[in-house]
Amino acid sequence: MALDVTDSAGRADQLLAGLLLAPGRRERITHVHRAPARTARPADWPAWTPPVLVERWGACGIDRPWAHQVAAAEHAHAGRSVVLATGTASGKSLAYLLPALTAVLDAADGPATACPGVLYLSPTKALAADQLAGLTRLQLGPELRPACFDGDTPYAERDWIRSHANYLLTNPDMLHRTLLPGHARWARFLKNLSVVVVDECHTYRGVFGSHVAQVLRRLRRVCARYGSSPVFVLTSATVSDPAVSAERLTGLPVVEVTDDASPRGEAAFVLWEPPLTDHQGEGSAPVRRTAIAETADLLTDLVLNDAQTVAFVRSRRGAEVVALLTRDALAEVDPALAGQVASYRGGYLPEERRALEHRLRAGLLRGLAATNALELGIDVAGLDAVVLAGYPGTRASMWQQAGRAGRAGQGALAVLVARDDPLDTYLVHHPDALFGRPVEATVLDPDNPYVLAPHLCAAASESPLTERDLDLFGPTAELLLPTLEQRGLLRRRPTGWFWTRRDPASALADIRGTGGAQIRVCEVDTGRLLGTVDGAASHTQAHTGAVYLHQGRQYLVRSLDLAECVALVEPAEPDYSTSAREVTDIAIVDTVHRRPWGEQVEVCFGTVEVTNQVVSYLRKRLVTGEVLDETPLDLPPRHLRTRAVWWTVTPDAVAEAEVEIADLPGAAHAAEHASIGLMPLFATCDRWDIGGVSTALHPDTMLPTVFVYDGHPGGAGFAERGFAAAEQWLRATRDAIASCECATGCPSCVQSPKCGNGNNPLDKAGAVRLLDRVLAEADDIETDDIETAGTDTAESVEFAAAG
Ligand SMILES: Nc1ncnc2c1ncn2[C@@H]1O[C@H](COP(=O)(O)OP(=O)(O)OP(=O)(O)O)[C@@H](O)[C@H]1O
Repeated sequence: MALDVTDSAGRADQLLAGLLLAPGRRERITHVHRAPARTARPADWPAWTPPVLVERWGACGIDRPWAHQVAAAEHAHAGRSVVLATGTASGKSLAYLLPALTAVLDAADGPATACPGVLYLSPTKALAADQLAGLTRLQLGPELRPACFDGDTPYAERDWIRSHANYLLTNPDMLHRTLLPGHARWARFLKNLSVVVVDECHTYRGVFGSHVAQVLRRLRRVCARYGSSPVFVLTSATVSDPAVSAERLTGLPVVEVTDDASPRGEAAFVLWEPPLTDHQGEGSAPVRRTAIAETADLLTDLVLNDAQTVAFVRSRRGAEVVALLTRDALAEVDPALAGQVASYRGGYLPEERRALEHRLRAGLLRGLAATNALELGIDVAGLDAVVLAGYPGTRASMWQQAGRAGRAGQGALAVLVARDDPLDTYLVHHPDALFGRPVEATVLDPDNPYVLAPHLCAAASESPLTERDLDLFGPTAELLLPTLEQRGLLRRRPTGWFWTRRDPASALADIRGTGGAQIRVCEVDTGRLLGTVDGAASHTQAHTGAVYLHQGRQYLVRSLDLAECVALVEPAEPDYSTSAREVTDIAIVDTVHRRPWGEQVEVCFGTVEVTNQVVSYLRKRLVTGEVLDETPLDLPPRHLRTRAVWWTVTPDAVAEAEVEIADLPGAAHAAEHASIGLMPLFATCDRWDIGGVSTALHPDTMLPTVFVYDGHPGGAGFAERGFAAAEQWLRATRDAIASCECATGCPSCVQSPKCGNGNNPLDKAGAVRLLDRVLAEADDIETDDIETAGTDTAESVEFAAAG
């Protein structure tokens, strides 16, 4: 594309011009989106603001609040729960600190036992630590007693926190596992709880969000027991329908504030497509240069250009590799700079992460390759540029990551580097799908019986459940209670439902849905613990033969022992990466909704039983992506009862689409892969959160069928969104396949990185014709046309301790 950036003097354009100096770079840009600068709209401090706060914030350079900060603070001060949905770095912290600290300081002269308390919830420990540092800087004296309470808090400090803290910074996990089950020990704090801050509330989505919604209901119930009724303040830079989402999350009426009055520097957001290479992938398909290699090049150039840059990489492994390649490249030019580049991801020890955050803030690190563990709200000032190695899965996440650059009103550059997959390819060629559109709806289903059942047990163990509590937990609660009684988990007595066991009920709910026990990753010779991997992820990431990376060092997994929950690794220097392959079977348990599209096509939504097995892994050259070989694995199958969307098509329609019977498996398979790739455009999910199966004849439908299912027990709401937006979703799928420049299918359109059948068979042209036929009589779903057929799954719920 024609691009003239040289005559503009802005910082973003200077950096972009620097990137374009290398040959062949200009052609890789598919679009530049520009966000103009915005001037600030300040307001007066509310009359009720304690003078000490005005003075302390003034000392930090904040002379007047911005209008949106005052609007949100006034709502909270008046007792109305509020969600503040304004851009990254728009000062959302001050908006909740103002009413929260006012409540604490106003009561400072009263009795210590009645001092109002603030509960601050953040999805990550790092964000809570960042907030605590900000509170401490305000130096408000002994009236404010803030404390972080998370898994890293030493036991010796916990007693002090319970007895004295009046500003508790914690996370939903601690609330669920420690604070609520042990509420009697926290009675002082809960009785006086006046403000609950739910920071970065858009992160509470899918299964995790549904669990958090129930944890918040349990919190409200316990508070009511102690006589308190806290106001909720929620924040997010990237949530659509803020009030609706916040109401679903808290179960309370919530007002929204969305008019952003903070200043912003000019920003450029560049879409970037790596070139095709001469290498051949599976089935001799062309291979694009990897987003990892391309990102490492951009990070190198930006660091050389004196731009402090964070590269966001989707996988932990990818973050390590980008840091490694960047350091190598810088070492050739300026060895001192190589030492100023690092990687950051979950799974590092807390002290390692804190040290990296500190070096980044202090400007000692010039380049960082990070996973989204760094994404949320950590106040990193002065970032000049952000590179996104692959679309992070949602527009919400994309804006969060891009928003790390250009804080405090500077100009900034963001570059999205497309990975070799259908969604990324579609997006860099359809900028309208990214810019000028609201972020996607937060998918949340607190009524999912798999989610609700363990929280009902937990609530009963916190205080017996009564009829009056049922409203709080929603209509599914009443349906579930008889099942929980039958299973012997709850017992009904005249005064309510009681938890019957001695073990903690909260252990029934794995709120992060991490899929079972953590696997410890240990060095074989020294026994040193390097980190941990989730149980469910261990089959794909820590199988025997996998390449595992930690702090830039590579290891090979020598063995994975699922019974002992340990993977033994040894240091190694392979020049390849590994990717696991899995095969999947699916059976329909219950069809909840059916939607015919004419006579020949039907789209359905319901409950399915999925059997998944990792069967092999591929070795791929690190930088080129070339496939070296495939090695079989012997891992047990995993079973999952979940929700799926599926479509069927009759043999007549297949014939009308001019797809031969012999080509049907390849056409359906290609359509399935691409539709999984495109689903994140419609539901807030990641392609790894969902899976698919396609078959030319499914035993339950007796028709050619393509399924896409939620990869979480009980479902996560993604398949349901796919069903609701089926026409747009399948149309985008069809367009993504048709517009890919390859001849017969490649990773940018119909190949899938985790296909257990080696991406075979795949028929790209057949998929387009099949989808054209499927869509021929499609129309937008009207609720009235949806036939609700099945029963819900309340009776079939199974979870951890129920079996
Ligand atoms: N009214 C104001 N005037 C000037 N600076 C302000 C004002 N309010 C906040 N700031 C500054 O703006 C920066 C960003 O604030 P903060 O981190 O609270 O933003 P945020 O909206 O919470 O960001 P994120 O979306 O990353 O969580 C901070 O350095 C803060 O000191």
